[in-house]
Amino acid sequence: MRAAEQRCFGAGVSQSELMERASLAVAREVARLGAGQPVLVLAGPGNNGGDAYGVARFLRDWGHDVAVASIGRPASGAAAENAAAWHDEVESLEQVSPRPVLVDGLFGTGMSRALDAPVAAQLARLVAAASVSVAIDLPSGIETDTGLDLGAPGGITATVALGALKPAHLLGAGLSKCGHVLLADIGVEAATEWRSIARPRLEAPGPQAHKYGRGLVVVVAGSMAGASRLAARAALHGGAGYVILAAPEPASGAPDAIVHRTIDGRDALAELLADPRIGAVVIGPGLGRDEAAMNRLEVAIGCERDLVIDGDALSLLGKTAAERLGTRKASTLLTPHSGEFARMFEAAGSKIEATLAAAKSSGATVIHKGADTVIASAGGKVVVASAAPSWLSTAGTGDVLAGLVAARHAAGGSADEAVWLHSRAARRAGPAFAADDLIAQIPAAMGECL
Ligand SMILES: NC(=O)C1=CN([C@@H]2O[C@H](COP(=O)(O)OP(=O)(O)OC[C@H]3O[C@@H](n4cnc5c(N)ncnc54)[C@H](O)[C@@H]3O)[C@@H](O)[C@H]2O)[C@@H](O)CC1
Ligand SMILES: Nc1ncnc2c1ncn2[C@@H]1O[C@H](COP(=O)(O)OP(=O)(O)O)[C@@H](O)[C@H]1O
Ligand SMILES: [K+]
Repeated sequence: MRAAEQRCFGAGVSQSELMERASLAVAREVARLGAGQPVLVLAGPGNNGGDAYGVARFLRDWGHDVAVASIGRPASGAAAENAAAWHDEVESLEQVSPRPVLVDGLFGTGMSRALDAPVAAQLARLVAAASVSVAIDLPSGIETDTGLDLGAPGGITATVALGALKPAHLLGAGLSKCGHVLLADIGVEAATEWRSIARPRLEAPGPQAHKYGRGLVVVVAGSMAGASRLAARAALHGGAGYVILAAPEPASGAPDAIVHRTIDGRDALAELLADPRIGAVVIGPGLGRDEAAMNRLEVAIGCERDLVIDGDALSLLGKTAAERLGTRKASTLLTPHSGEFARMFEAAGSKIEATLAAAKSSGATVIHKGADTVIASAGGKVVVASAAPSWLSTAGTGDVLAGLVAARHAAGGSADEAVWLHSRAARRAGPAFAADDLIAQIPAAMGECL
């Protein structure tokens, strides 16, 4: 955003013009959401405060009842001009009384340390007492690049992101503390390869489609049969044309469409995985962590097929992941939750930066799961899938994702598609679903993308 802002200045737009656009965009939303009730605008010492004085001015000019309270007055630049242009009273933050509509313009992207405790407490009180609260750019107390909570209040109704979403609108505590995120176009073009997820477009199979062309997925099972069955069933309902469940012991189980193969030993698995028709192999769900599991993982890593690595297989790889996967010629997709991620990679910086670094070091596409799932490719592409239903926090939903990732990949699609479908299926499944119910919703979620 800072670079984009500089380009904007370079093109002849002044700082005060940009701030005026920001103030106007926020004031419009406050007028809309506040519906004529008395407004309290909180203004901080930087440009976020500068925006806030502008918001107060617009609202007052439009006839609203507006009070302003501040901590520290902006010292220079457009923010100071906006503060000077507010001729009415400015109360102190400590002493101001709550009003039904609150505008938080204390701190935005300049948050560099935790809010002082009395400031955080008073802000929380004012937000709690208001019926509508709108944050300018970010709630005060959320770190822009990480979404880390530096003392932000809960219960903000809406956040007006200025110019572009920042990572904190999608990651970490920012996810719940921003409330509804509204994006305001202020004429700043932020050039970035980072995207938030969108509904994918899928194609129904064409008239020439056949089962192998639709995608052949092999799921390598281990000691916990249920997990690999979930992955296999998810692959089938995620659009794969053919699904083989390769298990160490003779197995069966619904649906009958899954082809069961008994694989006992390295050679048998290597032979199965030599089939060039295979579009993706899944290993990890229910694999176990014993010697037999390690043997299977080694065969899978050594094969020339595209590979989805999940669960136990990620833990078996641990810190050797980057080194062992870096030499693979076929594609690798990793689906760690944050615990598995920490076992494999350094978790430095924001979730986006850490995931991107992991993808670059391993050459894999890394799908770093959670309420804020980050998908990064070795080539530098980042997609953030935010606000998945929290009912997903139940055993087996990760196995379902692994199967879905394999199915979409084998069909020539992307990991983004799989993550979107997973989240959408969860939304359709409603509250307190089991992983099995999630699978049942995948076809309908796909139907929304046709
Ligand atoms: N990037 C853009 O394109 C635009 C940005 N604008 C606004 O500018 C904001 C960023 O402004 P600034 O960079 O001035 O930053 P802020 O206004 O967020 O913060 C200002 C100051 O607060 C201090 N500070 C940080 N954490 C603190 C803490 N915990 N306690 C006390 N003081 C603390 C900092 O040292 C900094 O000087 C954006 O969020 C947005 O609201 C808009 O005015 C217009 C366009
Ligand atoms: N609180 C949450 N909110 C949204 N999604 C979640 C939450 N907790 C977990 N998930 C999602 O649920 C899935 C859980 O995967 P994982 O932890 O591997 O489970 P398992 O190994 O039991 O299958 C992931 O897709 C993850 O993103
Ligand atoms: K703010």
